Amino acid sequence: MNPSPAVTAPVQQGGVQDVAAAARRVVDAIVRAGDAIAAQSGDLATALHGVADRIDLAAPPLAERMTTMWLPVDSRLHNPVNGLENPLAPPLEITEGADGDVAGSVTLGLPYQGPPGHVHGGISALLLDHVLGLANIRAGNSGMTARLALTYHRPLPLFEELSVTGRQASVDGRKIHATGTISADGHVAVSAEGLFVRPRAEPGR
Ligand SMILES: CCCCC/C=C\C/C=C\C/C=C\C/C=C\CCCC(=O)SCCNC(=O)CCNC(=O)[C@H](O)C(C)(C)COP(=O)(O)OP(=O)(O)OC[C@H]1O[C@@H](n2cnc3c(N)ncnc32)[C@H](O)[C@@H]1OP(=O)(O)O
Repeated sequence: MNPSPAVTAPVQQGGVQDVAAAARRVVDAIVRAGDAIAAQSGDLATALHGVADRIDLAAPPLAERMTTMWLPVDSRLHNPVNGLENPLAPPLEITEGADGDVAGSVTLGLPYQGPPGHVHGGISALLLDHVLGLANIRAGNSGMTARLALTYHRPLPLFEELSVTGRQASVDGRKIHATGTISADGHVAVSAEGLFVRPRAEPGR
């Protein structure tokens, strides 16, 4: 039987997800404004440090957080790709296909820019690594990324909805192969082939 663990977390309003969304908005606004905020930079930096100080005061010790964030295993909330509680996550919106495949949708703005008007290649790698990893989790056989080969077929545009797909291709003992794509406007812009290896011992143990 396919265990197909859920790889998405519920959207919550009024909680940490709202704070993360506001932080993403700040990052986007800073990159968009550029030099236009130079004259207010002192005030703005002080205000933002004030917010960070307030959050830091509430935070538990790092070691405690490092433990509790994995109990129960719920990286669905804090991972840097679709984790709604992580401001670094774009966030990618994941859909779990009935066949075990994973699809994602995201529109990226200026903070993710590489070539003018287009997505930084490392961000494509981030999205694909994650979605291939999720497809493996869904398929019930997952591992650490050992090799990720990307082919950049065409530049990936900012400000347009992107579709990310991932599927497990084959399993050979501890070695797991998965493939995926990122498309814009129905055209594949980036494709990936990944080798994932189930470690002999769980990482961190
Ligand atoms: C459990 C349910 C949880 C449910 C959770 C639900 C939702 C979760 C939601 C979100 C989850 C969030 C994240 C998950 C999604 C994505 C995760 C992203 C993945 C990563 O971001 S992960 C970080 C980057 N990743 C690393 O940090 C790996 C560093 N690395 C190592 O830790 C080791 O390197 C390792 C373990 C890879 C292998 O170590 P090892 O000792 O086990 O392997 P060993 O040497 O025994 O090799 C065995 C066979 O693999 C072949 N092989 C090995 N490596 C190869 C290579 N590079 N190229 C070609 N072949 C290779 C050998 O050639 C041999 O092949 P053969 O058997 O044929 O000889």
